[in-house]
Amino acid sequence: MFDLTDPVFNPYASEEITPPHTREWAAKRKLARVLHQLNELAVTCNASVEEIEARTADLQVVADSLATAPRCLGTLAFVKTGDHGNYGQINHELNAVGGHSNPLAPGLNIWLEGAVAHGVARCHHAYEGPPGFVHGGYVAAIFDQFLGMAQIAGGRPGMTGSLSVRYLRPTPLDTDLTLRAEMAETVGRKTVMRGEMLAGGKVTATAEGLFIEPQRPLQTLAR
Ligand SMILES: CCCCCCCCCCCCCCCC(=O)SCCNC(=O)CCNC(=O)[C@H](O)C(C)(C)COP(=O)(O)OP(=O)(O)OC[C@H]1O[C@@H](n2cnc3c(N)ncnc32)[C@H](O)[C@@H]1OP(=O)(O)O
Repeated sequence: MFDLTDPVFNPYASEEITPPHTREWAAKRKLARVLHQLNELAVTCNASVEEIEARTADLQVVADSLATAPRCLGTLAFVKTGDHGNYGQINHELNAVGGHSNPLAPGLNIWLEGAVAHGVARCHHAYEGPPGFVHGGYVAAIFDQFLGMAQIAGGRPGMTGSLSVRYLRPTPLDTDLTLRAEMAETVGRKTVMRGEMLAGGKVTATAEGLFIEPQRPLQTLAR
């Protein structure tokens, strides 16, 4: 069972973003921040073609250099080395939606207070769908991750079986989005979570997710 009160195992115990637990993750968070900024600049900058070509060549040198280093393909590969932390810590860094060391992650901070999950997300212009607003697929991805973490408090964490999002009004870019979720129902291996997303105090979307504990418990991933 996950010990949700253990800040070492559970990096989601506090509203504060848990600091990186090693120098490696501190360095990777810095790398991710630069790349996250570059993602935004790639879709917003209006520099000259010459400037863009020159900077792209610079970046290619950096990418080619990093590509020569050893690699771990996926969170479990990092867990297995024994040198990078436990699964909870590594997921906290690498997760596709909320990972602090993942430049693709829009920026989602989650904390759990008992059975209630809280969160703050913020999407820059690389996540644009309708003009000026967040792409609906990213709204769904944020809910998937957010409800998925919230259901851990139920003690039988599962994978998303289904996710339904109701888009009530467009979700703005570059705005703090607050999230809240609670368990609605749990029957055997199935847990239903419900949550909402707000911008400026107004609900922009609600979601319901069904999470199913697989035959082989997810907890075994953490060991
Ligand atoms: C604290 C720090 C620690 C960190 C540590 C974190 C650890 C963990 C956190 C996880 C946080 C995840 C946050 C991201 C969430 C994703 O993004 S997960 C990725 C997206 N989801 C997937 O890829 C899931 C793919 N599907 C599967 O693997 C399997 O179909 C499932 C969902 C595990 C179910 O497989 P199964 O266990 O073999 O299920 P099965 O026995 O056939 O059915 C069980 C029951 O569920 C029903 N069911 C099965 N599938 C479905 C479905 N899709 N829809 C509706 N009902 C279904 C069945 O009808 C059955 O119902 P009953 O007959 O019991 O009434």
